[in-house]
Amino acid sequence: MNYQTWSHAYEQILADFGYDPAADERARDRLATLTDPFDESRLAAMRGATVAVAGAGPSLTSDRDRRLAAEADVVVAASVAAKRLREAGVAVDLMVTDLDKSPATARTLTREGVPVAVHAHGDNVPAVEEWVPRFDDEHVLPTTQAEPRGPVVNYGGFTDGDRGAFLADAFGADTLVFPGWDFDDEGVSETKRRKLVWAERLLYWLERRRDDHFAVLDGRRDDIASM
Ligand SMILES: Nc1ncnc2c1ncn2[C@@H]1O[C@H](COP(=O)(O)OP(=O)(O)OP(=O)(O)O)[C@@H](O)[C@H]1O
Ligand SMILES: Nc1nc2c(c(=O)[nH]1)N=C(CO)CN2
Repeated sequence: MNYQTWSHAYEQILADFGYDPAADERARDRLATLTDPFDESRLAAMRGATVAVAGAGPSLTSDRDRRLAAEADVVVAASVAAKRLREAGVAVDLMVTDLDKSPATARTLTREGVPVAVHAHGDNVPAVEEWVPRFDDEHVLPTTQAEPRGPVVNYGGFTDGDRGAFLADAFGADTLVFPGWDFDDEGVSETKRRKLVWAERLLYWLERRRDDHFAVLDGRRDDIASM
């Protein structure tokens, strides 16, 4: 997805959460000083593949969802989902994170040669400055939700999980499956709940753009505000 298309959603997100776009841009520019361009050919395995985009909801511990991840061609794991899947013996091919949680897992992955899409935004610059220099830069894919610049790219998406889905789409994934997604999880904070509402809305947007069918949205579409 190009930035112009993404900005339609981004402007609504900025308005809803009251984020300052200039702060997102400053974060992007800081991340740019800490990273080099990522070799995108390394994600070629996604083309035509079944990609599991794992969320960190409670259902990720279920046999069904673990299997969904283990049986996919490629596993993209959002934040804590990367840690949980590794602990369960499921290999992760790409971690997507804003370093809010599990930054040590992200560091371990880069040091093992597994790519990590590190997202900079207006509210995580201290984490970016603390952790990115400790990663193996060759395996860091720097991302922003603002306009892309230098090595820092934007495939679309807001929360770690839906950014993983937009990324898989950008790299030509054929089928997307969603283990570990629990939109109605009552164990999350109010802010997280609002972020999950956006994640759902963005997945629905992506589904329609791809003319696809994401089973994770079954029974929910009528109640999702369209964009
Ligand atoms: N019930 C759920 N609780 C948490 N995350 C969920 C849930 N369902 C789906 N997800 C997806 O899993 C991702 C990873 O969640 P996690 O709690 O590890 O990360 P986070 O760092 O708080 O995420 P973010 O910074 O994107 O809000 C979320 O970004 C979201 O896209
Ligand atoms: N400015 C800003 N951007 C974000 C934030 C956030 O807290 N602040 N959280 C995100 C996912 O949790 C993604 N993007």
